[in-house]
Amino acid sequence: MSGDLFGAADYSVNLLPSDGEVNYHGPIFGVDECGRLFEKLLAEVAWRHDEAVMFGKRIVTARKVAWYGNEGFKYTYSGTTKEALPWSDTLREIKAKVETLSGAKFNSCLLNLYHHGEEGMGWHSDDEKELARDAAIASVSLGAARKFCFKHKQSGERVDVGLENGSLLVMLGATQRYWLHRLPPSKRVKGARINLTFRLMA
Ligand SMILES: O=C(O)CCC(=O)C(=O)O
Ligand SMILES: [Fe+2]
Repeated sequence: MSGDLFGAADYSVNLLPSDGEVNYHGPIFGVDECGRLFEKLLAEVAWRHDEAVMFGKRIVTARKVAWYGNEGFKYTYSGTTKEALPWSDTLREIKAKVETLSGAKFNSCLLNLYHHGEEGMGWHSDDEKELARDAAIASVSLGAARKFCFKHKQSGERVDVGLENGSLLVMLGATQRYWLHRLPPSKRVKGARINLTFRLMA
């Protein structure tokens, strides 16, 4: 549970049975607010196609990404290095709300733009060496609702959750060490989705 006795209603439950904690808070922004934030981010963010090295080959993803942070943090994953851009007012506003609700502090944010349901993200955990060990990662979703999946690295146990427009999901503690996650592609989802993952660089 997060939130305080006298604050706005905010409930969350741990979705994982063991070896970590994933709290789904549901929508934290109203529908109109979601539309406003989606349009602002779509227009303002420095979206770029992502590059990754897979099996020794450089590939360019259909999904677009952007990386923001407190300082010019360098972040290396999948064989490419990115330097953080300074926060915009829109990102600061979202970050402040996420910090209040999660009770955690963040110094960087990776944004993903999925143009439609057929763009997704494969199994991975966010355990790069630049990230503070076991720090919270807060994921905000805007736009089309999508399914999000967890899989335990040893047992293969699966947990799925639907990520609604305007929702907040927080991954805590040992989650990245024991669980993989992915955003599966879906032919049924036609709309675009923006995802923001707030992180703490060590
Ligand atoms: O789009 C999502 O919900 C997941 C993004 C993700 O896992 C990541 O950026 O590491
Ligand atoms: Fe991730």
